[in-house]
Amino acid sequence: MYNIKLLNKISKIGLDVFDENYSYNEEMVNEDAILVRSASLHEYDFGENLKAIARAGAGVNNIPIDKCSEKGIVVFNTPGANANAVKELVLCALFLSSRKIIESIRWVDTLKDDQNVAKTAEKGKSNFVGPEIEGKTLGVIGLGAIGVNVANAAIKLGMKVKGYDPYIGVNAAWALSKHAKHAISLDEIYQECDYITIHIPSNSETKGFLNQDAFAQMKDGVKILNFARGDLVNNEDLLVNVANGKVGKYISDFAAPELIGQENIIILPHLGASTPESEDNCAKMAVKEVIEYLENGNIINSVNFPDVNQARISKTRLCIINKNVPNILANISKLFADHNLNIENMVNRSRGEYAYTIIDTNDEVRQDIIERIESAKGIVSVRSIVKE
Ligand SMILES: NC(=O)C1=CN([C@@H]2O[C@H](COP(=O)(O)OP(=O)(O)OC[C@H]3O[C@@H](n4cnc5c(N)ncnc54)[C@H](O)[C@@H]3O)[C@@H](O)[C@H]2O)C=CC1
Ligand SMILES: O=C(O)CCC(=O)C(=O)O
Repeated sequence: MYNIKLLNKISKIGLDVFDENYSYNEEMVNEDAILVRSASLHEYDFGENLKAIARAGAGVNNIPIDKCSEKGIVVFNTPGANANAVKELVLCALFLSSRKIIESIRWVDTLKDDQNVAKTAEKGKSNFVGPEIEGKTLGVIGLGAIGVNVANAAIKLGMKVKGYDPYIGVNAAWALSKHAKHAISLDEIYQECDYITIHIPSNSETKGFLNQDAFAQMKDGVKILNFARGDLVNNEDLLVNVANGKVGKYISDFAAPELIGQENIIILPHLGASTPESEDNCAKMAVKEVIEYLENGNIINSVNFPDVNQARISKTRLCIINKNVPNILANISKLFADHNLNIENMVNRSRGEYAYTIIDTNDEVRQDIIERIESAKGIVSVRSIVKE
């Protein structure tokens, strides 16, 4: 029986993927795995039994990744599972940033008691003129699952698109429309785009990514969309540039006290992934990742350990998390040989400071041998999964 702790509302369609071997709720203790959306785990007390955390979504800045790696906790996310939902809201934001839709709705609402409302509305509409997006240039910073979707959709709407991503993945590069232009520097995005949308992760290198230096280079009246994370933008610098008209409109999915109630700033309550389709997709993918890891030790879509996905070919599988240092495999193999244990299959992959090893054997691996591996230098954790 596996215990799963739920730290946010996770879609039932996803949870239904768990069979009778799984028990899950929000009060679970001694959990084998955690399913989480945006709840912060930075102050969370990780129990000894915790093996995996699955983020039903893309961004993992709510999870202390380094601490998890040190403890041998594998962290998963669900790449692309909510990208369409975010793309649709970004497209909505593009229109909101261009046409004075919200301002005009607010104004019409004030006309409730006007007996000549139709006439008054017609008369006042000239205050709410806003440009079309067709033919304008959109800069997309970050060409991952969401950025590529946004870029392709904007091209279909008749926009010119410039994309910037020095680390673009192969799949994203294949998926990106051939009509998107490759910006070789951020300067090109800042200086040439009428609209800029940012789709990169929040981490120590990207905090305050859009700051005074960036705003200073942008076109007057540029529209900026941020559906990635609030801290990618330096709000102090932003407010100065909204006040002086350099930034014509800022639309973000992330609330901050200083941004609320400001003219030309529209804040949504982190709604990007809040569609039934996206919530189901993310939850299903996260649950499948957890099941595959707990039952078979296979790692798919981890953000802190290498992906390793091996078919089960034997009764016993040892899953070993170790530091990425020399001699670990040699020592384990020697221990197996010393105890006359035959290795059917062995895979070792590394990622940064850590590595993951799967050993399949049809022999019984006694507890004392597991403990000897566990106590060896460089070993973080050892788990034996026996298939009946
Ligand atoms: N508003 C919402 O509800 C949601 C927000 N997000 C946010 O959007 C972000 C992006 O999501 P996905 O596209 O799914 O992630 P992704 O991992 O598919 O794409 C991120 C892209 O950013 C690029 N990148 C990283 N650092 C960069 C830099 N310094 N300059 C330019 N490009 C850089 C990467 O190469 C990658 O292609 C997430 O990290 C998350 O914070 C994601 C889903 C929902
Ligand atoms: O789960 C959510 O609603 C937030 C989604 C998100 O921000 C992400 O996937 O990075």
